[in-house]
Amino acid sequence: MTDNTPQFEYVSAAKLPTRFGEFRIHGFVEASGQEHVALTYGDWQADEAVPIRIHSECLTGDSLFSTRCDCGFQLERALQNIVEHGKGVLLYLRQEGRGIGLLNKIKAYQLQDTGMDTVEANLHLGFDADLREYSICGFMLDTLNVKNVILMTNNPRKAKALEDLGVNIIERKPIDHGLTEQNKGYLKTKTEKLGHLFDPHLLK
Ligand SMILES: Nc1nc2c(ncn2[C@@H]2O[C@H](COP(=O)(O)OP(=O)(O)OP(=O)(O)O)[C@@H](O)[C@H]2O)c(=O)[nH]1
Ligand SMILES: [Zn+2]
Repeated sequence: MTDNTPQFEYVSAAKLPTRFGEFRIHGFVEASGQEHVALTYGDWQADEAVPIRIHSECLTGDSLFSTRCDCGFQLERALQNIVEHGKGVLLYLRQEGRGIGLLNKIKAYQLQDTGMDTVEANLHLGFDADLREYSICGFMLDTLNVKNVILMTNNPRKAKALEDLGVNIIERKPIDHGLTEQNKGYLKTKTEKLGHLFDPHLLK
């Protein structure tokens, strides 16, 4: 017997007024039950290059104002950029802690408090450095009629994952916003060990 459950499903959309402007929020779900959202702003033609941000959930940075990482700053800047550009998409993926989950991220933070870096902490807990998976992005962008993108990221793995899904990256825009004294070491590790393209001058 074959399983006919769709891998991904588009559920519903609604208005989402924000501090930056009025977006629409679109709900998606994976067959596993994992939920994700997309925020869209403005309109576009199917062949147009649309600015997008793919953002992995970071409860501490995105919602609790943490300065241990740059997530909250990047999220805010991405939404501002989209509004300034007049159109764009945020894919907000619920893969907290680079895919290890919130409570494991707190364990990883505890290990970082004792001297490990962000990669060493993941490995110490028995996880790969980055467990994220982007396959739903192809479905989300297809649903939202986006084929060509201007991708806001410093992470080449995200760009590669999108290309593998058949999305055309017309341009990559760095989003090196949110450097703090507390996250400098974390960003340096991401640059040295995870291949992030963060401007090295900023990390001196
Ligand atoms: N395991 C782990 N995850 C972390 C840590 N600090 C932040 N994160 C997670 O790292 C992820 C960062 O996601 P993004 O901002 O989308 O992506 P990125 O890989 O930094 O790439 P950019 O697009 O350049 O921002 C989020 O899921 C955070 O929860 C940490 O110390 N350990
Ligand atoms: Zn974060």
